[in-house]
Amino acid sequence: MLSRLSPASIRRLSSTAKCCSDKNEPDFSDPKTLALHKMYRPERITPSKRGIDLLKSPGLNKGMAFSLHERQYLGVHGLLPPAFMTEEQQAYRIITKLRQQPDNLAKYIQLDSLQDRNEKLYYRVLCDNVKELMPIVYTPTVGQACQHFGFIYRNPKGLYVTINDNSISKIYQILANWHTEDVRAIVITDGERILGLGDLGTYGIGIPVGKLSLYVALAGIRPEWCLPVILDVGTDNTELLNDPFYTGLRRKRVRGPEYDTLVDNFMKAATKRFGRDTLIQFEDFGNQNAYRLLDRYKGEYCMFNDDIQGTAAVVVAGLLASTRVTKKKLSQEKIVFLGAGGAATGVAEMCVRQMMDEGLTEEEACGRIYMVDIEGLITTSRIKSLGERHVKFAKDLPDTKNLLEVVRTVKPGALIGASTVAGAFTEDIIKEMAKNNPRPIIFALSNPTSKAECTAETAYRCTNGAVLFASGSPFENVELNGKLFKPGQGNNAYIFPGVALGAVLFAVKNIPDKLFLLAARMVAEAVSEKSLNTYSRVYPRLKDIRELSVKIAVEVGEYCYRHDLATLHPKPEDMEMFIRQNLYSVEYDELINKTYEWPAKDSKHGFPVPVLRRTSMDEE
Ligand SMILES: NC(=O)C1=CN([C@@H]2O[C@H](COP(=O)(O)OP(=O)(O)OC[C@H]3O[C@@H](n4cnc5c(N)ncnc54)[C@H](OP(=O)(O)O)[C@@H]3O)[C@@H](O)[C@H]2O)C=CC1
Ligand SMILES: CC(=O)C(=O)O
Ligand SMILES: [Mg+2]
Repeated sequence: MLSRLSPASIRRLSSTAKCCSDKNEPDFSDPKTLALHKMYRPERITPSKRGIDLLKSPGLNKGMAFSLHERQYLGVHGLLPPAFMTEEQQAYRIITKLRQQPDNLAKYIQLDSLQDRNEKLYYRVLCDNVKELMPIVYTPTVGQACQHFGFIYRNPKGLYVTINDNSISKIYQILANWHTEDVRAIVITDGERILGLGDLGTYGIGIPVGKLSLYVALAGIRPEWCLPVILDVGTDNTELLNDPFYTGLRRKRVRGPEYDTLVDNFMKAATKRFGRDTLIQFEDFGNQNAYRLLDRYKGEYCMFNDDIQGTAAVVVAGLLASTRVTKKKLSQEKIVFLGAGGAATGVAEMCVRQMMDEGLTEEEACGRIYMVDIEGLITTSRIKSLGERHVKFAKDLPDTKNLLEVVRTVKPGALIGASTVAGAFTEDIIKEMAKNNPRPIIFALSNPTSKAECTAETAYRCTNGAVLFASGSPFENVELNGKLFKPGQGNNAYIFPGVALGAVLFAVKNIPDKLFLLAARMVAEAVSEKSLNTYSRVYPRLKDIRELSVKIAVEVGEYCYRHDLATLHPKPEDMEMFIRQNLYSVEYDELINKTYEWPAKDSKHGFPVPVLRRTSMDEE
């Protein structure tokens, strides 16, 4: 266990201990105590920063919410306007200003600079307005922000590791330059497939930043534990190579052994620096690397590929919820996928697992799944050119690139798009789906909105409201024949925050595929009857994700303890309470006058809980 902590963490933990009361002080020579302390240390004790440095520290700054006592004690008195504001007032001021912005990109920029200035307030505003602001910090606006990144870049929010840094020691040094030592979750991309927008090189850094904002807002993971990383191996996007504001290396993408060594070196350096249990989420890697890297690392590291596994889980969740309306099991449906990349293949494979759990053989389950890629339907005549993952889905049918023809021949109950081809689900195709099914299932998963295979409005109109529709990016509600439809957002954001919360809190060794299937079932169960029957929405409300994440994290923890994958010991007696006690709070911390009182080791929940106690210096 001790080896999971970096030398820096151990040093810091020991020094934290010294500045605290020595009453009941834990025995840091015991590795388990040390690990528990890592988990339970108080968020902040009196900060080392003062004055203007404090105001420029986003993790500590409260702006005009600093009390008079804090202002005086921390050397910011006179540096701020003399009035005081509560956090609520500040949040109101921010959201009011945001709503006055002329467009979504302007809102993104305003929120981005708030995050640079005052992290708590940023998350407060985001958590209070999840439905309104998720489309800004996440898809679709984050895609637009990545495309314009050269113009809107202000402050670094993550680390850049380039192909020129290709050794463990150089990468370790870069990681050591990051301002926090206790990193527990990394989201990494190489920028090759940013949403459905293609190769955006280092402009893709917006994606790890956005995903990690959702770690905090949707799962309560502490922001100081989160690190966004971009691997810069060049870009094949000639427009970017000619863009005077491009922020990355001006060279074609490196591929092959040199690329693989960089990723290997990163994995080794990151786990050496931050601990073996550091979670590493792979995001928006290109088709030729996504599965390959997942297969290589999933048994060895605490990692997952969100586009493959997170997407698989959220789509299976939507399909399972839909079965409550169609009254058919998933194993009774035929499913056509447009797109056969990481996302579609991940979903197809998880559908097979679910169908097998429902009693089909693998062959029977694969037989119910039809995949269409850029070359058309995956058929037996193409077997020689297919990757091993696709062979099992090849059908003995005539070759065709015509999706309408595929839908006419197969008569699927579900049509799922992860192709990046906007409008590929034409009105004819949607009507054909409605002809064959009383309640057709149509998921247009491609992001951002401009890449969706069809709009919500087209789907409802062409099926006369019968469709069970979901999309990767949000669509407005649709009113048809006096009925209100609320399309669900079939996005991996229902899955990755909860899985990540469980992985970091229980310090898991690796994340088996089965966990994603369990998460899918939990999301499906969380869809209310009202959602399904009144609004035809096959996902829970976005504002329910935070609660869902806690439940998913409990499941992750229970599974990992059962399979000896959790390294936090002893196992907390009350898993849910343990998780809730470790959630990030969007309320400002008191920055002064806290001393640390060590609790009795045999406290009620089987682990020490820090108690923050006021001192005589407190103002009332
Ligand atoms: N809603 C969500 O939660 C998620 C949505 N997505 C979205 O899904 C999309 C795809 O992602 P991902 O699978 O990772 O990307 P990939 O690049 O791995 O796959 C894209 C797939 O689409 C196929 N394709 C491209 N053009 C056509 C066409 N004209 N006709 C048929 N098929 C075509 C490609 O075919 P070929 O293999 O022959 O090149 C490939 O199989 C993106 O827009 C992404 O944003 C991804 C993850 C999560
Ligand atoms: C949602 C997501 O992960 C994607 O579109 O890539
Ligand atoms: Mg993605």
